[in-house]
Amino acid sequence: MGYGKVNVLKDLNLDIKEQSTCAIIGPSGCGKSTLLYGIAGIMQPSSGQLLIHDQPVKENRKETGVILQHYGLLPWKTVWKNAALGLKLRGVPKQVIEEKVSDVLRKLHIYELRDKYPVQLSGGQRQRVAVARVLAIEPDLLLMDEPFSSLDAIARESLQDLLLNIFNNSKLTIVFVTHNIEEAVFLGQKIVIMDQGSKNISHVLKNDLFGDQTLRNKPDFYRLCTDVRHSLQEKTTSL
Ligand SMILES: Nc1ncnc2c1ncn2[C@@H]1O[C@H](COP(=O)(O)OP(=O)(O)OP(=O)(O)O)[C@@H](O)[C@H]1O
Repeated sequence: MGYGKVNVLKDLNLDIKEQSTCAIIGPSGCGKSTLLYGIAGIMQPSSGQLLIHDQPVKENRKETGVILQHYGLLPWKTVWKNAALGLKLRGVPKQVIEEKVSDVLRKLHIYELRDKYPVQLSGGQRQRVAVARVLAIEPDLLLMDEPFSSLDAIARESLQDLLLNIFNNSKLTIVFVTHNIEEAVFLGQKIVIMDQGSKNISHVLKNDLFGDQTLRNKPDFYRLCTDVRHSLQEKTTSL
């Protein structure tokens, strides 16, 4: 998969289990977003196949929810209207939209912000609106490209907690790209480490610690972070 004649990913083989989470981490420019675009159906592989439920991925798969790097909120629409957008585009009846949007805004603790515009919100609140918009469509697959990268450490951890909570309470598969090792270890049941040189995956770690809301307070968490760091450094220093 790549751009024009330039291949960014080559001979890549990855299996993601339904109702699991998968973190994709690697150096800048190694092709993490490209892989996510492929899973979203935004880009097509030049050879090989990308399958969801054994079907080739299509761009308009309506059960896939995508949050790209800059949230994609419409500045001229309120929180409510932004959150309702995905449902509206799918032609969902007004009454159902009312119910689903209220429900998801409450779940994400932003119901009281429903009449505000994106410019009036903090980064963390904006990100919650982006998450609300995607969750409102009840996706079976949630794809996120560096979802919390612009947030400070506290807001980031609070959204990570929220996402873990959402995952634990819904039948959802989550695949996300991150630069942050702690985020990959806290939220990734599978941690995929990509490498620029080979245009491929260098390591896949199974995260047995996944799912524990108190994980950040435990030494094992930092041990796994160190393992991920070593795997990343191994490739960088061998270049
Ligand atoms: N539209 C494009 N046209 C041509 N090349 C592109 C395009 N988008 C990305 N690339 C190239 O493809 C490679 C992979 O890009 P990609 O955005 O997937 O990397 P990434 O790992 O997500 O990077 P980052 O961590 O910096 O976001 C890079 O070398 C990049 O320059």
